[in-house]
Amino acid sequence: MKPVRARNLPRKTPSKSKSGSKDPVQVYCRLRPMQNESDVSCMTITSPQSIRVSPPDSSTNYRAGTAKDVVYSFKRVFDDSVGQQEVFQTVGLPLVKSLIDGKNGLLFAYGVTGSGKTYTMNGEPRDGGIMPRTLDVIFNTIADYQAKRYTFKADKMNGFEIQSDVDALQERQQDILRNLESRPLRTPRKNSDPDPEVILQCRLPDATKVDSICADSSYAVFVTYVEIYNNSVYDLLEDVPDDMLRNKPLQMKILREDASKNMYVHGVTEVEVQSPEEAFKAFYKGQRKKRVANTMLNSESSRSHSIFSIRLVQAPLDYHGEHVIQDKGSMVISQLSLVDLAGCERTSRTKNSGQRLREAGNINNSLMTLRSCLEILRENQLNGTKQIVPYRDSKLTHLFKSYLDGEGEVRMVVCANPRAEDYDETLQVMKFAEMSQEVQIARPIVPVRLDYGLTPGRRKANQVFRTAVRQMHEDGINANIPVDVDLVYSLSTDFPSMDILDHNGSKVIADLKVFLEERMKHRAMLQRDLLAKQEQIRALLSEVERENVLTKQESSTLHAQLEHERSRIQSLQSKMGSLERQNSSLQRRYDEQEQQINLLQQEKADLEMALSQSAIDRQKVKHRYNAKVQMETEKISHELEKKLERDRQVLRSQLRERDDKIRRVAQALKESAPHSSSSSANSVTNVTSKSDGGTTTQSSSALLKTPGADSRRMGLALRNPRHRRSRSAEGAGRWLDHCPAAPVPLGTVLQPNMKKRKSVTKLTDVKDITKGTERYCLTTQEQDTDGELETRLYKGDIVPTCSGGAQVIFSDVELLKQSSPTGNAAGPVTRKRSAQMSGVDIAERCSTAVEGHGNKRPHILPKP
Ligand SMILES: Nc1ncnc2c1ncn2[C@@H]1O[C@H](COP(=O)(O)OP(=O)(O)OP(=O)(O)O)[C@@H](O)[C@H]1O
Repeated sequence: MKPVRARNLPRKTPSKSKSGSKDPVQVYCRLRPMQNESDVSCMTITSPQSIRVSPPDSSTNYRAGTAKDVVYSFKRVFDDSVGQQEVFQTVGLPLVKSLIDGKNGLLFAYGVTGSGKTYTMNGEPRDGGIMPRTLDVIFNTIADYQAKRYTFKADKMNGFEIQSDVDALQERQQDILRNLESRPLRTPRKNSDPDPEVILQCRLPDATKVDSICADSSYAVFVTYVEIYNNSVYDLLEDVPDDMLRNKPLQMKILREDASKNMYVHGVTEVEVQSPEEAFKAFYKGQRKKRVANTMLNSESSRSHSIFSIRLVQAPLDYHGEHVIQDKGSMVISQLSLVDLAGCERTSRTKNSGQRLREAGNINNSLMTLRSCLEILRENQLNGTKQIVPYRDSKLTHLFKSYLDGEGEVRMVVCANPRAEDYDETLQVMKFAEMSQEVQIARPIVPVRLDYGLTPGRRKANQVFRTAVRQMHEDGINANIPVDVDLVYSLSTDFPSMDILDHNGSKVIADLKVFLEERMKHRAMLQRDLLAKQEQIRALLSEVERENVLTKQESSTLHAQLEHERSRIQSLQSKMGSLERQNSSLQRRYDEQEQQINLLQQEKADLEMALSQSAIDRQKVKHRYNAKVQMETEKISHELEKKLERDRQVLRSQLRERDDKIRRVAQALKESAPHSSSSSANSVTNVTSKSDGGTTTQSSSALLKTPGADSRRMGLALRNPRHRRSRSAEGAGRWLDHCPAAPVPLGTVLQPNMKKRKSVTKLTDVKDITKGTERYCLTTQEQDTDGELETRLYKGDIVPTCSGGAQVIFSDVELLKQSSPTGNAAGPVTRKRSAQMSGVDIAERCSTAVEGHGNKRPHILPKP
């Protein structure tokens, strides 16, 4: 598809200022720092605008005797301490502002070789000069308003065309394909050349931004980089294969004049850049081809004039605020050329020869031409003469003819090395620079932007609208909303072509008439629409006003409610305060009580511990006591048994003696008195018969009488009423008789005497011992070592305890026991009285009783 060519429109094309207002070339002077401490300076800054140059002894003037101090004045003089940022803000930034406003500008650095021109223009990676900062500011400013790549396309005639979106897209795709298919042609890098990637990584961008941007236009930036070497123009951005560049130098370019009488390099490569980095890459690509040489005065001396041009193309957006209006006439193109001139040098100092000498000659020639052009221009302007300005004598002046002779803002930075050795050249430079300030250049034309009757701010409105539609899409709302902005944003379509083709222009007039009638109708329609919209807005406003009144009423009601609520909150807060105080005092009391409880609990725990300790002690004492009692009991019983055994022995021997005596007495009686023997025999017989009959007779009762004088005399104790009851069981109080379930009947005279008693076989109920009983008797029956039945009565006092129980303190052990008068030899236990037992045996056996009395020591009662 062919690019859209703009039709001729009834518009003001940029032309020379009618008023003829001009501005002088603005010249700034910058001193570079001295290299060596031993260097002598020949320059002194006398004010921010003036500098004094004093001739050193070595200078030609001094030798010629014409030496005198000369003071030069400039727009501003920068001393060697002024940094790149300040130089840019003063010199470069106004040119960038003009560029964005659509005005042309030219800045060139001029000075002796090694005076800091390249440093001022390009700077260093971390401290950029005017050129990188210019690019930074441009892109900072147009960042949000950049046109898509290939929207504008250079037409090779120093102009631009606007491509349709489709064409631009197609070119972008082709571009991508080209990049994929072939490796970009790389220009070989010299060892001394810095790596652009490294420089880009370490560079510090300038953050300055210009405000005067038109938000409803799209912008595109194009750069060209050319050098003028030996009075020939070369395109430094031309794509040349590596090997070709080594064998064959760059092609020379010719200068041409476009339709607007602007000079341009024909066929120059103009690169569209969309970021400062892209622009730097292009610059460094060209920089590698730039002719630089090591000379006596500068290790990297520029052997050519280099011109880095930035063209800014801007065009308004359509009524939707989205696409560039496809009208070439609406474009505004502005250009800023940054020129790093080669340094002027005296061959006597540089000691150049051969190629370097030829280069130097060409450099000096072109600079001389620049000087003479400006001088003649100045003279023409001052004296009104019309001398021909020799622009064509040098490519440099020829290229800038459109600035010097046309319009634009021209500025110059004169770089100077203040050391005495440079004095002679510096003086020439200063003279020229000061003279240049008197050259007047036509003020740059303010570009006329076509009035399409479009609403300002439409790009923003469109962006907001699109964002809203996108958001609605995301929210699932059908966002097919037509954008009816025609009536709002546009008066009508473009004007018809006004090229007058016939002699009276009737066709044009007729077309224009139709167009204007249409436009008037359109305007009338717009006015009607406007009125309708005004009505709508009025109605809307009255509605809003009504709502406003209602809202105010509501607001006052809410205010009253709010006040009421506030007072309620205050009273509640005061109540809450008093409650909190009460609460805190209660809390204090509670804490105190809790402390007391803790103390009491502690005391209780101590007491309980003491109690349990004493219980343990009591238990121990009891155990010890019981063990001692047991031991004593065993000891005593052992002793008693031993004694009993001895007594038995004694008794047996006594019995034997007595039996012998009786036998002898009986024998004697038998022999001496048969009556007495028969009565005596009767008496024995009676006893026997009585025993057999089980009844007690009168005669036998005599034998069983209470021991009296007879029985004592005879040593018999058959029945002693004093021994019928155990005296130890006597006493006041009620007894608790704890006896076995089925006791063996004692059948003895020795029975415990318990008048009041309560008998139990098992102690299961504690009340048995705690209620109504004062004394306790435990009866046990077991066999002794001889197999005899042995009845033991353990007696004690019941003592109530503090815990509501009772304890028994044993105080008496009574042992009731029968033993056979014949001893163990008589056979197994025989508790039955033998019928054949004689009265003497009975008396002997019953005379022995064992009793246990107080002090827990049982003892044997002596035979009465
Ligand atoms: N203001 C400055 N501050 C620090 N260094 C500077 C300054 N001006 C120049 N220099 C240094 O001086 C040296 C020469 O500067 P530069 O190459 O810019 O000179 P030039 O005028 O471009 O020379 P030529 O005409 O030979 O190309 C460089 O190393 C540069 O870094």
